[in-house]
Amino acid sequence: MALISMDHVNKIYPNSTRPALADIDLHIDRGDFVFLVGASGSGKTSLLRLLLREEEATGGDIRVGGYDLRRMAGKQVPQYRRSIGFVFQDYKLLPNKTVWENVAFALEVIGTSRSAVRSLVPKVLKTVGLEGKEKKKPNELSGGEQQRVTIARAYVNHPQILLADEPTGNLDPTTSLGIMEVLDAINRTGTTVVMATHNEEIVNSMRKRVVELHAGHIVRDQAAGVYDSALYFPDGQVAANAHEAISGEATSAGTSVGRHSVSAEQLGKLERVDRARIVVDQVDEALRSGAPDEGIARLAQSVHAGKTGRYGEAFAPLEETLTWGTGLSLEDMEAKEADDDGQDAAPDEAVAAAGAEAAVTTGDSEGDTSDETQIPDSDASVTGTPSRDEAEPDAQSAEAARTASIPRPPADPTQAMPPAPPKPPTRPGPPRPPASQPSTSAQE
Ligand SMILES: Nc1ncnc2c1ncn2[C@@H]1O[C@H](COP(=O)(O)OP(=O)(O)OP(=O)(O)O)[C@@H](O)[C@H]1O
Repeated sequence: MALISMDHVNKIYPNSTRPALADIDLHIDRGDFVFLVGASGSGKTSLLRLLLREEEATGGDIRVGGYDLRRMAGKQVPQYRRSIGFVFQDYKLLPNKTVWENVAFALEVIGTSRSAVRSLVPKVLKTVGLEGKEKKKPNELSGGEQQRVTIARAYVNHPQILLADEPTGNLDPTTSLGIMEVLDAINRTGTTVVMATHNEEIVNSMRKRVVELHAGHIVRDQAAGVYDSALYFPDGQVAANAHEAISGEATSAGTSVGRHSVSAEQLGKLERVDRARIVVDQVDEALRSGAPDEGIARLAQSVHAGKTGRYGEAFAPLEETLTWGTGLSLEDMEAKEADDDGQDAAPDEAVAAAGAEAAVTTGDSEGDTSDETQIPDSDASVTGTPSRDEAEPDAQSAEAARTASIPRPPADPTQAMPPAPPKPPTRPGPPRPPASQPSTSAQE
């Protein structure tokens, strides 16, 4: 049975004649990742608010997990909502609490012991890349960092379902990539994710299920879908893209989280806090293990089209894309290579002039430039996209240290993404899927 079932659901707001949602039939299985797309006012937020039981349907049935939302007593609602993680734009962080306190609060309201809070909060903050920011208040954080706190807060309890309304709204593409990495990793632990978005690049890269709303109706429900609807936005290119996406190799949404997978039965027997701890570890591992995830790799490639990774020549193994977005533009790389060549040339001249001592210098210089942790900040800060190095020196150095500690696999040409083509001036089609990689359905 589907985890989320909506049958013939209508929603008409008071003082409104036109339904915001009309005859919605939607069934979402455990572990699914669903994008809700559609023009402004099409009903995406309304649908999410019905699922959160923030609004009540005017007609139809909504069942989420074991709950029948239409028959739920008011006093049950808070408990129900605690089983759902949500990242909504108007659910702001508590402004007078620090990052740590905001996340801890989500645990405290469900009665988690102080010692469990003390052990869980740093883990979840590390997972979302916020180490070193624990004592900051929300107004001292960038938009992307605030969004990461919101996500940390939303999943620290291991919700079965995570609802996200435009979680990348107002964020630059590279920061959005970081947010998507976390949401995707959460999904790979078995959490069902339903995300409303206007972000075409994310939807086209991730190739998850796409449900499109139009004037309150579901007009498309597409597995491994794309952003555009050929039906409602007829355009030859869009139709071709959709056709390519549908006929292309659809990939499974989930991959197992590997070594630390825990069966649903095992999870069920554990205390809530222990479950949360395991899931936080799973998300952490999913983010750091480099387990192949084509959607995120494609998104990283798309976001960095025309750029090379911070640590490598082109986006290839997944762990090298986990940079919270910083990339070097091709121009920067060329300039850097020219610089390196210049450094190479100078000692050559010196060799001619002064003998073998300079040859040693040449070798050292090359060694330095190939060391991923040695790229000076100034290189990354001239990327042409908003640099996180300027805004988040702490996070960047933590990231560099973390990445440096990840053992890097030997170069494997079968896993490498091809170098990103330059972005076409017109609307890009969905990138072709890379060679299929092993994946299994997420289990909970
Ligand atoms: N609280 C409300 N009271 C009355 N009408 C509302 C309310 N909330 C939403 N609506 C209306 O319901 C329709 C759907 O709105 P909704 O916010 O769900 O759309 P959306 O697809 O999420 O839009 P956007 O992409 O701009 O966020 C719109 O016509 C909107 O004006």
